[in-house]
Amino acid sequence: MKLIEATGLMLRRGDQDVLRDVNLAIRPGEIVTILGPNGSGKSTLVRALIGLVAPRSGVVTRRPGLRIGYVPQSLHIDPAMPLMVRRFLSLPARVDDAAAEHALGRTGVAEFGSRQMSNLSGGQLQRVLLARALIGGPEILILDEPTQGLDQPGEAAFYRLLEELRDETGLAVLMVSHDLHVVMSASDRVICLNGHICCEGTPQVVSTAPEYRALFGLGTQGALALYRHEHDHAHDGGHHGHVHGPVEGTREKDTQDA
Ligand SMILES: Nc1ncnc2c1ncn2[C@@H]1O[C@H](COP(=O)(O)OP(=O)(O)OP(=O)(O)O)[C@@H](O)[C@H]1O
Repeated sequence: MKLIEATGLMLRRGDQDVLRDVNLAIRPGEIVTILGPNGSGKSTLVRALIGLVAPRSGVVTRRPGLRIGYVPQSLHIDPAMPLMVRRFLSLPARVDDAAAEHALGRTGVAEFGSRQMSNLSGGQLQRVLLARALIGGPEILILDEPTQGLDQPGEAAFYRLLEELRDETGLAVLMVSHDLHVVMSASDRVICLNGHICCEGTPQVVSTAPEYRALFGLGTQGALALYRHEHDHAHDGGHHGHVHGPVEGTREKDTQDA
């Protein structure tokens, strides 16, 4: 049984093809991570799966009535606008106290209800956003770079929490990340995206795949590989042994060694 499935997804933003021929499916209880360099289309793919952007062609199928909990990449809260955590949980739909307390407790921020959103640290904010996404009992959690800005222990703790939630409730988790180390260990399946799916499989399989190494290679070559993605594999379109330039609009960034 598939919760969400994308078939032959093509998507344009502005004047560029951001996603080409993307096929994927998410099943109950899976933890799936989409990895890829800046501008590779990760957020766009997630937004298409949720239905926030329409594909140019291809189909996204969500199981009818599917309950999705979405944690966005970032949330800017104007410090001039006071907003308590408890009130934030009731936006846009009112949430009763028991559900709010349960969700905050489950994500380790039980005592944060009366704190101001704009005063939270990055890790605390992520836990509050996760609490909000858990309200309503989602069957799938979709998180766009949920641990951006967290240190590695904070990141590892966040992924452990996601695993616990999956084990307790059987929900599926689909997340986007740049981080290679923690994500690889916390995922059942990893999808490497660079406009198209370059490779996918268990972390063990993907970490040894030439396509993964080309994207996130070893040592200083890794940084370069993010911008010169050498293909030695075939896709359905039959491309062989050619070199992709960076996805248009890609920004330079520091990258970690794989
Ligand atoms: N609303 C938009 N209008 C035009 N182009 C867009 C829009 N949103 C995204 N893009 C472009 O689509 C490409 C993919 O962007 P996307 O945000 O999906 O990448 P990403 O892999 O999530 O990147 P990052 O790791 O930097 O968050 C980029 O080149 C970006 O400039």
